[in-house]
Amino acid sequence: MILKSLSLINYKNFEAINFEFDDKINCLVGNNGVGKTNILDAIYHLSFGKSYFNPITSQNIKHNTDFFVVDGLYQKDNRDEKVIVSAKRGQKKVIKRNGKVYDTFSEHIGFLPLVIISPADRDLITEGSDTRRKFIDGVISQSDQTYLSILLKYAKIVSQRNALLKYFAVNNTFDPTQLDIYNQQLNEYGSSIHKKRADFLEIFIPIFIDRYHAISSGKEKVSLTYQSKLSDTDLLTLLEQNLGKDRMLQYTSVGVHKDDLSFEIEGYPIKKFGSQGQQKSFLIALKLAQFDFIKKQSKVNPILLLDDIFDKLDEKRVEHIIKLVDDQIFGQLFISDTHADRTEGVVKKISQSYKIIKLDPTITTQEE
Ligand SMILES: Nc1ncnc2c1ncn2[C@@H]1O[C@H](COP(=O)(O)OP(=O)(O)OP(=O)(O)O)[C@@H](O)[C@H]1O
Repeated sequence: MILKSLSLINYKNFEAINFEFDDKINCLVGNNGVGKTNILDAIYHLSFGKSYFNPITSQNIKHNTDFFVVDGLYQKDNRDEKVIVSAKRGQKKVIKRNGKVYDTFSEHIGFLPLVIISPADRDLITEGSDTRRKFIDGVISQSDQTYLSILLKYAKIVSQRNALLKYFAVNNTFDPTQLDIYNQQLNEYGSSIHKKRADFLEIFIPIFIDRYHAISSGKEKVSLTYQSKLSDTDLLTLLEQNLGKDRMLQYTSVGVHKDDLSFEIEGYPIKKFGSQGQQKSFLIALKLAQFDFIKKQSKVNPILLLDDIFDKLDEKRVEHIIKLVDDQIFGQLFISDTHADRTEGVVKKISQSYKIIKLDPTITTQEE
């Protein structure tokens, strides 16, 4: 699968701009703030219908304008596929494929497989469990069409159950039969989500460990484990056990919406005990394992976006990654860096074609 061209209208700092891409390696180079990451994010938008960096749609529209359009032309299975994401202030975002509007975004997820490696990934280590749940959910939904809709149904029941708990508390009343309907539904969807996450991690963890050792020079032992109360007890029992607590808190305190992943090095949390380099290797290994997994499941070579590539990797590791393109492990690659020479120095060493796209503030406001 290849992104052949991209055009942006009023997307972040770009007013109107077109890009033609190389089938293999595309290097976006230019000074800080010129819009390199915004271009990668536009490509991310085409795959996921949202920004990787800023979930608030209106903030992705260029200041003082009313709408944005991100338009990509792909070649997939020898067919041209035109995907357009557009948003107008105050209205719902629209995704179209070959002129047809999708009824739901989840139908589109997985159609254009993509993996992004960015400095923002550090949130996976530093932030709360929701960031790590989003990561695994994102990977699974790219290869399992039903997963996202089950997750959405589960989330809806949790919020309905929370509203009921609040109602009971405010009105000083209680009706276990009403709660029981929600418990049954949560149990059904929650068990399915738990199983899909556990099955996914069983395949994913060994790939991750292999990737970590391939990119890090150290021999340290790293681990990634799934933490879910549902691994030991079914959700119905857990909901019953936590009923008193939930009534007091007025929300559902147990379920797959509380699952987490623990990241450890030599048995200790990497957040506290991993060096900067070990943390970066850990994150890259996670993303490369994501790439391997999606490629295997979808049988399509995902697009790989490497944002600010030298932030995470020294030149030797960048070479290691770029070489994977040479070995046909990767398909199309988009790299952003501030230094044209440094990037070109690495990519010209391999036998694949590449394109250096130089950005400067003047081309953000004109047709190329
Ligand atoms: N909604 C918006 N409207 C206009 N400009 C925006 C909007 N959102 C972001 N920008 C601008 O986009 C620019 C940042 O672009 P981006 O993050 O892509 O830069 P970059 O080239 O990747 O920089 P760096 O090398 O520092 O990572 C900033 O100048 C910012 O003000």
